[in-house]
Amino acid sequence: MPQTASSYWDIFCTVVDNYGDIGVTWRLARQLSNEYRLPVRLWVDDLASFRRLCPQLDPALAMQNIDNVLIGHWNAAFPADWQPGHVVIEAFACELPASVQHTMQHMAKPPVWLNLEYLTAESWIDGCHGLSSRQQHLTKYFFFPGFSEKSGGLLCENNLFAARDHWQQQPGHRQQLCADRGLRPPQDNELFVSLFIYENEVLPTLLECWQHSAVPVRCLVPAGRALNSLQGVLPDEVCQAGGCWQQGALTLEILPMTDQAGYDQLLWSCDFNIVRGEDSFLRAQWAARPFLWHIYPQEDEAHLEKLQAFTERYCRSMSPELAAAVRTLFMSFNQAHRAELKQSWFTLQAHWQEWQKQAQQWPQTALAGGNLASQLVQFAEKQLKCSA
Ligand SMILES: Cc1cn([C@H]2C[C@H](O)[C@@H](COP(=O)(O)OP(=O)(O)O[C@H]3O[C@@H](C)[C@H](O)[C@@H](O)[C@H]3O)O2)c(=O)[nH]c1=O
Repeated sequence: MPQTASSYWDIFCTVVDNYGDIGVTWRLARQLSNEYRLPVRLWVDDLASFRRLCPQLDPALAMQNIDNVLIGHWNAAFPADWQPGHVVIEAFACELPASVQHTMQHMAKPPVWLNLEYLTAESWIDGCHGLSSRQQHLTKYFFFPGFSEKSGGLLCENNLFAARDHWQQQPGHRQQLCADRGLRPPQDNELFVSLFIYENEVLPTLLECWQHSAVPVRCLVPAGRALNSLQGVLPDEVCQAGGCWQQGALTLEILPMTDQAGYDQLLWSCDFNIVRGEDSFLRAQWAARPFLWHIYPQEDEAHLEKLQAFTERYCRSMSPELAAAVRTLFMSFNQAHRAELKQSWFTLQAHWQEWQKQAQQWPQTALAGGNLASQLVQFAEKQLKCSA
C-alpha cells in the first residue's frame, strides 16, 4: 500500500564509531516494520559502515528498500523541503538536521519526537524514562532502554527465542555453521567461544588459560579490533579472516564479519560469548549462554559504574560463589587485572553448569521492562492521541 509522508516513522542515526548505533537502529527499524507493520525510514550518515552488517546495502544509493525498511543516506544533500513522518526518533542524541527541526517547529501537527538513549542497567534511568524537554514549540521525549519495570525495555524480536531454541536444540546447526564458514567440524567436548571485543591487554591471559584447558577450546574471532591485542601473540599471517592458530588445547580461527542474523547464529552456536558495546552485549544475553562483556570504555571511567550496575542485576539470583566469580571475571577483564582474571576463569569451571542454567533463565528476568519496540509503539500512540 503506498504510504503518505505523514504515516512514516523516521529514525535518524549517526555512526559515531564502531557498529553499535547502526546495529541497534537497524534491528529496531526492521522490527517496527515487520512486526508492527509500520512504514519506517532509516536515515544513516555512514552507509559504508552500515554495509558491514548488511552486505546487500549499496552505499552509492541515496535511497533503497531492504527488508521493508526505506534506507536513506543522510548527507549534505538531505533535502531542505523534506517532510517528516508522524514519529521521529533521533538515536543516541544524534542531532536532527537543522532543516528538519525548522520544518517540525512550523508544522500545525508536529511529529512525536523521541530521543532513544543508550542502554544501561543503572537505576537512575527509572526516573528519567519518558521525561520530556520543551524545544521552542516542540516537545522531545527521552526513551531509556533498560532492565527494570520502569524502563523502556529491551530490543528483542517476538520470534527470537523460538528461533534460538530451534537452532540450539539441534547439534547439527553448529556443524552447519562450521561447514558454511569453512571451519573444521566441531570435535567432541570442544568448548566453543566467540570473541568480539575492543583492544584489551589481558586478552593474551585468557588465551593462555585456554591453551592449558582440560577440554579443547575453539575460539572464533570475527576480524576486527580484538586482533590489535594479539600482535606478537599470533603470527602476522594469521591476523586476518581465514587465519587459524593452534597452541595447546586452543584453536583460534578468524572469521569475516557477517550480517546480524549470521552473528546471532554464531552466538547461539557457542558455549561462551565475549561481546562488547550495546547490541552484541544484548544478543549474547538472548543467546542464553554464559558470556563476558567488554564494555565500551569512556574517558571518565563512567563505564565501570555501568558495568557494576549490570553485574549487580545479572548476578542477583546466582549462588554467592558463582556471583563472586562472574563479577570478578567481568571487572578484571575490563580493568586489565591479570591475576584476578585467571583466577575467576578457573573458579568458574567448577560452577559452569549453574552458570549455564542461570543464563537460560536470564532473558525472562532481563525483560522485566518488556519489549522496547512494543513500548515505543505504545508510547508514541499515546502522545499522538494526546495531541489529536
Ligand atoms: C561481529 C559482528 C557484529 N555484528 C553486529 C552486531 C552489532 O549489531 C554490531 C556491533 O555493535 P555493538 O555490539 O554495540 O558494539 P560496537 O562497539 O560496535 O558499538 C558501540 O559503539 C559505540 C559508539 C557505542 O557507544 C557503544 O555503546 C556501542 O554501541 O555489529 C554483525 O552484524 N556481524 C558480525 O560479524
